[in-house]
Amino acid sequence: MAETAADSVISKEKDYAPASTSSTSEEKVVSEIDIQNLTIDDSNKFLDEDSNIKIITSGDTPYRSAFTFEELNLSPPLLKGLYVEMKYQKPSKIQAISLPLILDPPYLDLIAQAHNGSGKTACFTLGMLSRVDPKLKAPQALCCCPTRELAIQNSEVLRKMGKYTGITFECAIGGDFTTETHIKKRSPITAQVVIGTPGTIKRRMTEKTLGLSYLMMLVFDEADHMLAKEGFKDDSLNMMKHIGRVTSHCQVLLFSATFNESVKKFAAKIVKGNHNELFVKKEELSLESVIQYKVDCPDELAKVMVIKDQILEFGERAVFNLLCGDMDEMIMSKIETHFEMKIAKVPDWRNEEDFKAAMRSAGLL
Ligand SMILES: Nc1ncnc2c1ncn2[C@@H]1O[C@H](COP(=O)(O)OP(=O)(O)OP(=O)(O)O)[C@@H](O)[C@H]1O
Repeated sequence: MAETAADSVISKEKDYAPASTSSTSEEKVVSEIDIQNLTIDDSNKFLDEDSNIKIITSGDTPYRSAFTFEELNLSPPLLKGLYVEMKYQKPSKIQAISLPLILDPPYLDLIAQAHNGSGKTACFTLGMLSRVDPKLKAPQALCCCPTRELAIQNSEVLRKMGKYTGITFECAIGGDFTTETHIKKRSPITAQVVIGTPGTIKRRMTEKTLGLSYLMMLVFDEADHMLAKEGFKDDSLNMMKHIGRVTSHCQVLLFSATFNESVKKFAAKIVKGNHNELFVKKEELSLESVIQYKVDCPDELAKVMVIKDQILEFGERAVFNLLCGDMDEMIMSKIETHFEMKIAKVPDWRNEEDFKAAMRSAGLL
């Protein structure tokens, strides 16, 4: 989420309410979109005037929305994971639109943009869990994330959602700072879903310890970072090249909250010609289960206080990486003393050595 030092947006989960219920928060602006009435025009491109959801389907994609998870033909163990572990009742709007595009043959590539908190993670996690064959003990789905934190977070969602499916996963993030995410560097990955960061995934591909023969789905989360020149464009292309050499049947899913024009053009180039696209205007498709508040914070200290008092107050287990490259040392130490918390200062948080050193110095590693 793009944030300035002065703004902080807090998302807080509440019990999921069906999409048709009205907003419970004054701050929340949810415009109701009647997906059922969306129609497809001759050119397979349509934009609902009110909703600003733009869906471009390829010629052979019949457009449909799923209003229940049952309509998606998910396996009973997967449905159990959704209802019992995730406590979801029905697909969010982005899920209702994108899941049929992902799960229906001929499994076309998809570029999907929807804002943070709209339920994108569940879209591709469900996609991976649904398409993987639990009997085939080999990597079948790969999810690339720009940061370790995101890879760990996505693995946790997959673990919970897939709890009853028996589908195995591995978090390939390099390093070994937690036992859960430890990678056996030399032994081939046998997990059916692999979620990781570009450096490690690329290394595993080059080492040939990540088999690609059965790969049927490649997901780029935060695809804008994954494809940006100043992000992981080269790594992403390299990974796609590796995969392209082994299989031509790998469905590519690009999910992001933002796509700037050049990344969007590049994304359209790297997916196969016949693909689907889904773009949602920023304010649309809010999940009813997430309330967003915007809090004006005059300075860094105020921001931390908001996090401490407003978020930790809810008693949720949360890990904060304060990416405070510019934060004044004195303010940092004041915050540490005042709140009895450890802050890791990471000069370049994508750099493994910097990250480890900062974690070590904060006593977190
Ligand atoms: N169908 C659903 N019913 C209820 N809650 C849901 C549903 N789908 C997702 N959620 C919950 O809503 C929250 C936001 O979902 P998710 O993380 O998938 O959104 P996102 O678009 O990936 O956000 P971000 O871009 O910030 O990662 C999560 O707590 C998730 O568990």
